[in-house]
Amino acid sequence: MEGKVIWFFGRPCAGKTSLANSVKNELLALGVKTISFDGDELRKGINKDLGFSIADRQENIRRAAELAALFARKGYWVVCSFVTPTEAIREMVHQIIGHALTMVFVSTPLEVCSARDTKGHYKKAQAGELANFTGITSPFEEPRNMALAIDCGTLSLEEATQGCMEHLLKDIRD
Ligand SMILES: Nc1ncnc2c1ncn2[C@@H]1O[C@H](COP(=O)(O)OS(=O)(=O)O)[C@@H](OP(=O)(O)O)[C@H]1O
Ligand SMILES: Nc1ncnc2c1ncn2[C@@H]1O[C@H](COP(=O)(O)OP(=O)(O)O)[C@@H](O)[C@H]1O
Repeated sequence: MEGKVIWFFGRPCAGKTSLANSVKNELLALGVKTISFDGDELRKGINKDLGFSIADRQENIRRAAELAALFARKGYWVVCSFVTPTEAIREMVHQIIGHALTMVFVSTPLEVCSARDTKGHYKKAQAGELANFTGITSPFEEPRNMALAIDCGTLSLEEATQGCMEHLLKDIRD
């Protein structure tokens, strides 16, 4: 049976990794064969030759989407978390993965992400010390026509996970 790809995208510090891990754990608990890929993780190995220009982000996401599609064809549910900053890059993800794809926009606003700043990147970018940082010195395009957007600035991790799971399980029933 063909698997699925659930692709979380949003600004740095939006809560993508936390939500992806939580959804992965729910799926595993339901007995679904699940695997996850995260931007930070892939950039340490398979994508370590890439930086943060738009061209490098596009190549980063192309490789990630091809990997995800491959695993989905082998029956896995693949949970992905990447910034995926532009509509053109998101469209490429659709082209590569096709109907197995569910996109989830983690819509936590810039002010909340910037206040979280877990790695100090926002502070550096705002001080002019970090070029090409998403939302400050590199674009983050708000998506149009999102079926599923989850604000992890106002929802708890448990509420956000619940919202995702309801959507995914409804998808399976329909
Ligand atoms: N310049 C710049 N811009 C954006 N992000 C940066 C940058 N430099 C380092 N980082 C860290 O890299 C993580 C995002 O990597 P991604 O592979 O998800 O990005 S992308 O989809 O290719 O745009 C992102 O991690 P998350 O916070 O988990 O999103 C950042 O911590
Ligand atoms: N729903 C939430 N409510 C409150 N804080 C959250 C929530 N989701 C994530 N966080 C916190 O926000 C920070 C960034 O989360 P993370 O999952 O690393 O985001 P991203 O992968 O988008 O950079 C972490 O400190 C995390 O604990």
